[in-house]
Order: sequence, then structure tokens, then C-alpha cells
Amino acid sequence: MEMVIGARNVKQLLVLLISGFVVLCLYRSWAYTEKVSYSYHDDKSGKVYNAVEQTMSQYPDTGSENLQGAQRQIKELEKKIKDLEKRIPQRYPDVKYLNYRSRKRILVTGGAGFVGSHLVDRLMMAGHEVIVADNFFTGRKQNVDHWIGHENFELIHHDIVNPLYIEVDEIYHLASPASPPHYMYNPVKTIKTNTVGTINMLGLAKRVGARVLIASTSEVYGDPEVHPQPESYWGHVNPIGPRACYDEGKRVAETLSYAYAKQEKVDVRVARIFNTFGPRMHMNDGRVVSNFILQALKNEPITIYGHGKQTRSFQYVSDLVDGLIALMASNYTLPVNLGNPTEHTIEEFASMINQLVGKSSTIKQVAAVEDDPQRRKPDISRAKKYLGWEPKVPLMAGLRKTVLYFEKEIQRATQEQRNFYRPEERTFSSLQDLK
Ligand SMILES: O=c1ccn([C@@H]2O[C@H](COP(=O)(O)OP(=O)(O)O[C@H]3OC[C@@H](O)[C@H](O)[C@H]3O)[C@@H](O)[C@H]2O)c(=O)[nH]1
Repeated sequence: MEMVIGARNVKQLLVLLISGFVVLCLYRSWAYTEKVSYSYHDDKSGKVYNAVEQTMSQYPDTGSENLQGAQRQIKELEKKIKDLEKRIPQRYPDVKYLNYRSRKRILVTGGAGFVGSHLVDRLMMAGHEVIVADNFFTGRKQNVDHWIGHENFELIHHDIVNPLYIEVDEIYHLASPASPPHYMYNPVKTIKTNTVGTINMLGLAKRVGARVLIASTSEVYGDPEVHPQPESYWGHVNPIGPRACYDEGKRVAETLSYAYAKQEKVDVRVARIFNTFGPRMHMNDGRVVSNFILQALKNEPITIYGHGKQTRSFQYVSDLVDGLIALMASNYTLPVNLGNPTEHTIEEFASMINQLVGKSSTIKQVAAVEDDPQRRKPDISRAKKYLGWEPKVPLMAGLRKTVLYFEKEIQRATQEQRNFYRPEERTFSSLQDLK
């Protein structure tokens, strides 16, 4: 509370300073104009003409310099106000009250990312203490800044390739780039994040006795020869291909999890996450959902990689969050597929987006991606049976929300305000996403 009052006072003080400054500048510019006009009136006599010269040389171009200086300083002060505004603790949504027995301290690695931040919202709303560790490679502060300052929330700028020593009850280990162009950008780093980073999280879980959920992926099935893919399928991955850094990285992460479970009795959960979409995907995410929506909104050609007959099954992010929380709470320790089994070819998906956005972008076929999985659809019998989970949000409903989100992002980008939210927007629009 004191912080709020303090910050507001500082803000008011700055507003006062600016107003004072503006008045001073206006006065100076007025005084200067007076001098000149006075001199000008007496300009007809030689004597007075000298007076004009004196006045001009005494204040050489002072008026315009003053104004420019003032404008510069006003801009600086305005920037300071914006920075301060960002720091003012805002109204937070009413989080549930939990007593100390039921309240958990939960670490979410990658908690400032697309999926992580939605999970953080849900855990915060449920009344838990949430610690986010993120290196901000693909995560963004704006995804969680509606919680900054909340007593149950902490944001740590940390790369999990380095150990983290904290006390927690649960760990959701989500940190890793997930979009193919992002994870291929620095393959060695992707491998380190998924191997060394996972060892660090399993080590932390072991030290503090925390339950840890590892975010694995449908990519462990590679370009599958079994369709749809059940968890019992061992996969078909090229170990030296361009996707291997992620696919094999996640496969090792799974192997490590069960090695720690067996050898060190760490309580592990493994979620194999299928294609997921929703608000807070990065504009430059590079995955098919964001690419197609942005292309359609901008009336640019929709780029299909290869023939477009490859298939994917897309789940809305809130369904995934439900699944992750259910898995963490369950006693089921083997890997569980979390995805929506509704399958579409990429070609079909392109026309769905076109139809939804209501524009008529052309389709442009470009070169196929190396090792691109040709068919992907989760078998979710295990999740249904052991977690009582299945996706609820229909594809079109989820896509509608995502289109709205990207419309706003484009608007923000054109207004050069992408990184600046007003506090009211931060709290409410971002939380609407989960409803
Ligand atoms: O602009 C595009 C982007 C993608 N695509 C195609 O759309 C399909 C889906 O591609 P995406 O890049 O969205 O994602 P992928 O399914 O290849 O990988 C994803 O799989 C599941 C998750 O674990 C990861 O988020 C991610 O690796 C691919 O066949 C891809 O070639 C296009 O045709 N055009």
C-alpha cells in the first residue's frame, strides 16, 4: 500500500514538474516575443533600431532553443512517468485464499512463455505461491506483468542451464524454445536446455522433495509410423536431423526423469504436449497457427510448406493447462499425451483460417521442411482414463480468440506500443484469455 501511495506521489510530482516546466517555457517564449515586438514598433527611428539589435544579440535565437530544450525535457519526463506507471502495483484479480496447509510454492520454468504464463495465471488464481524462472529467450515479461508486485508472485531472470537453489513443493519444467525456427536457431543451446536444464530441475526436485512435471512433446514420436500415436509408441526420430536438438533433447529429458525416479525416488510426471495455440503466442513464433493468422490478417499469401497434405491436431491453451494441472495432481507416473485429437491437413487449416479472418489471402506453396512429421494425432485414452481429462474448447472457438489477440497485437505494433500496456489492460485482457 505504501508503495502504491509512494509511486503515485512521485507520479503526481512529475506531472506537477512538467506543468511547471511548460508554464516557464511559455513565459520565456512570451517574454522573448514581447521584446522583439516592442523593438519592432520603434524600428522607424535609428535609435530604436539599435535597441532591437541589442535585444537580438543579447538573446540570440534563445526562444526557439528554449522551446526545443523544453520539448526534449518534457519527452524525458514523460518517459519517466511511463516507466513509473509500469512499476505501480495495480489492482490484481481476486486470487483464492488458501491456508498454509493447502498453499504450495510452485516453480514454473519458462513461466513467462506462451504456455507457461497461462499456467501461472491458473496457479495464481488458485491461491498458490508461484515462482517463475525464465531466461526470456522466447518468454516475455509482458506475459506475466499483471502479477508483478503480487505477494504470491516472484519472477526470476534465470537460465535453467545453471542450477537454481530454492525451496519449492512442485516444479513445472516448461523451459525450452518450442517453435521449430526457435529451437533450430541455436541447436546446441536447445540440447543443453533440455538435458542439463532438466538435470538441474530433477536435482532440485530431489534435494527439496518436490514433485516435478516435465513438459515433453509429441515430437518424441518423430515422423510417426503409427497413427494416432499412443504413449506406448517408441517413435521414429532422425537423431541427426535438424529437429533432433528438440526431439532427442526431449527424449533424453524423459529418460532422465525416469532414471531419477528409479534411482533417486524423485516423484515425476511427464506430459507429451501436442500442437497448442492461443493468445500470447509470439508474433514471430513461426509456427503454423500464428503464421497463417498473421498472413490472413495482413492479406498476405498463406505459406504452406510442401504439399500441405501433412496433418496436425491443434489444442487450445486452456485445455492444455487443465491437463497439466490434472497430471500434476494425479498419481499417474508414466507419460501422458495432452492434445486435441481433431485432425486437419495443413491445406484445410489454411482455408479455415482464411474463412475465419474473412479475407481471401492466396495460398503460396513453398519448399517443404526437412523431416517434417507427416501425420500427427494424439491417442488420448490414457489421459481420459487416468486424469479424467479431455479437451473442451472446439478448434474454431479457440481460433476466434486467437485471431482477436493477433488483431490487437498488430494494432499495438503499428502504434509502436507493443511493449507498453496500460495497467487496466494488463490485468484484465490477459486474464480473459483463459475463460
Ligand atoms: O508457415 C507455415 C508454418 C508451418 N507449416 C507447416 O505446418 C505444420 C505444423 O508446423 P508447426 O511449425 O506449427 O509445428 P510442428 O508441428 O512442426 O512442431 C511442433 O510440434 C509440437 C510441439 O511440441 C512444438 O510446438 C512444435 O515443435 C508443419 O507441417 C509445417 O511444415 C506451414 O505449412 N506453414
